[in-house]
Amino acid sequence: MTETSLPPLLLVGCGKMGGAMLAGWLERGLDEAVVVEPHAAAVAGFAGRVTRVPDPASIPAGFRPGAVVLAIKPQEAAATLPAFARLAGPETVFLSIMAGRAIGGMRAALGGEAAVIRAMPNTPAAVRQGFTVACPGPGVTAAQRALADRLLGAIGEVAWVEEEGLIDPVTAVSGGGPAYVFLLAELLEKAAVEQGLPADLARRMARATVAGSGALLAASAESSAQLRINVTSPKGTTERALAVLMAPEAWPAALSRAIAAATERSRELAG
Ligand SMILES: NC(=O)C1=CN([C@@H]2O[C@H](COP(=O)(O)OP(=O)(O)OC[C@H]3O[C@@H](n4cnc5c(N)ncnc54)[C@H](O)[C@@H]3O)[C@@H](O)[C@H]2O)C=CC1
Ligand SMILES: O=C(O)[C@@H]1CCC=N1
Repeated sequence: MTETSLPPLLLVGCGKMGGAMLAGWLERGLDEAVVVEPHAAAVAGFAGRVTRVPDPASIPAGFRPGAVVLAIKPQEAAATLPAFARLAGPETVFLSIMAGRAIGGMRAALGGEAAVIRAMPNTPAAVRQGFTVACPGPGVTAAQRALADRLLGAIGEVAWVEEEGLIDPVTAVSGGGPAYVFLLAELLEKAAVEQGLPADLARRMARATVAGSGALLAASAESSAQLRINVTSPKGTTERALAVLMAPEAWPAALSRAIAAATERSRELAG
């Protein structure tokens, strides 16, 4: 394995997020993956490129993954994790993307000594434009951390925190963030139709406006506030719209409440 190649992976759960990461890793040249996924349909899009097994007992004997990516629902962790304890060892790091599941509980379920990294990615990983924040658990070696960094870096940007509690607000902001942006596209489309635009034009406009603004944000050195100001002509149309959206009780308060609620839910999921 070279410095930049990806290690053999075991993906546990190939749903929306596990599938998005797998798509990004395959695009980046991952050449060996076993996927534990009870629903064959979830892996249909990756046929011929990965090996699917329905349960941990069916993992090919001798398969030694560099990383085991835990992408099942948090509520399934307690029942599912103990079957993977036999894979724990210096050659293997567990990378959990489950919202709320704490490192201590996962280590206990994996036999007590497993190297566990808790990470929070987001679905733009499917097009290798994700953002993941990761936190290493006790006993994670520099090599295991470097391997996780390489894996996560293959599907977007990566940041590391040493304090596990920070993953809860990260989950609220960047983990769920794409949903808020997609909601904006939905609402923009609906409002366009309300103003008399044809439905297909409204849909194209809303998608292209959100996608184009994201691309400009990514490419620009200017702050997001300055990019907003650049659109807002004095006494013009945008100013009228922003007076509605930026009223203290409107978007500023709603988004603060939304992020606080999601952060709290992430803490609750820790059990
Ligand atoms: N959807 C998202 O945008 C994000 C999700 N996450 C986390 O990723 C995890 C998965 O979320 P989603 O992909 O949205 O859910 P999902 O429901 O789409 O995927 C879960 C998958 O796990 C499979 N599964 C169920 N039991 C299993 C078992 N015992 N062994 C192996 N596979 C099993 C299911 O068939 C399903 O395909 C959750 O813990 C969530 O908190 C994290 C960041 C973002
Ligand atoms: O909604 C959830 O619980 C997961 C975590 C962040 C995005 N999806």
